[in-house]
Amino acid sequence: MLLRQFSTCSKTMRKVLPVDLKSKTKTISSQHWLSRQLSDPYVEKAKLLNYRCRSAFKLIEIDDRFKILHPGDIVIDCGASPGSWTQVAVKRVNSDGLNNKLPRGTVLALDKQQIYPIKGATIFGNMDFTVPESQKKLFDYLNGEKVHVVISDMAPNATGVRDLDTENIIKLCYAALRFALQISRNNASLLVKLWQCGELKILENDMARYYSNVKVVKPNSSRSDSTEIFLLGRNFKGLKDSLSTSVLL
Ligand SMILES: C[S@@+](CC[C@H](N)C(=O)[O-])C[C@H]1O[C@@H](n2cnc3c(N)ncnc32)[C@H](O)[C@@H]1O
Repeated sequence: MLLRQFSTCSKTMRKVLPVDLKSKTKTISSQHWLSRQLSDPYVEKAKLLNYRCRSAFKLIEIDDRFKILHPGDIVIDCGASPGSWTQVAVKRVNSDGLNNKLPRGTVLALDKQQIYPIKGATIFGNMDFTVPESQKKLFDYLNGEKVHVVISDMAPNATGVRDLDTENIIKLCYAALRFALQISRNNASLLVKLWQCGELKILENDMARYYSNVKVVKPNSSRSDSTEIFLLGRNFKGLKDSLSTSVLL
């Protein structure tokens, strides 16, 4: 019980705890993290398959089910560090490794943190996606070419204040949506990560104005005790065929 209480203790709650309790909290939550890592089959599988983290399996599951990544596609991965989604995207848009005869895809990976190089991907590290100049760099790189898929696993640093954290992740989702509307070709897909919250339905409705098919997805590899959820929009209608674009753009 004690373990449970401390392991769920947020950073904010820790701030008000006395010093000896703070270090106890830290120790217990590190122990909890460690035992969860050790018993997590996806952590082991990620190591075996050389993925940088277990998140890879979330994209793998979503793509196995909805087929959003195809050989030859141009993909933008927002919030890509350490890079497991980028690894998956590179494999899938180049089919088998990088050596076969199917068309070669393009994967642009960006993050406000550093991203260690990934063969087959173009890296934009230390780049805050919400800054207009960052997005301009991606537009410039593509030189007018429109993309097939935008994926965003971006998540803000948790403050421990639930409403603030929600507001921050929703802002990132809308930044990804606005960007996707401008850079996507017709029939493109957009995948964004957020947390279960009141704004989920609003975002889903906003996406449905631009994508013919919008689904809420919770892959099995997303921890069941996490409120993390994904919204997948498929079949981008193009801006001309969408309703009231001015609200978002
Ligand atoms: C859950 S991690 C992504 C994991 C990644 N999909 C993978 O599979 O390796 C979330 C990432 O979002 C990034 N992020 C958060 N806000 C961002 C922003 N404004 N611009 C760029 N990246 C951001 C964080 O730096 C962090 O690396």
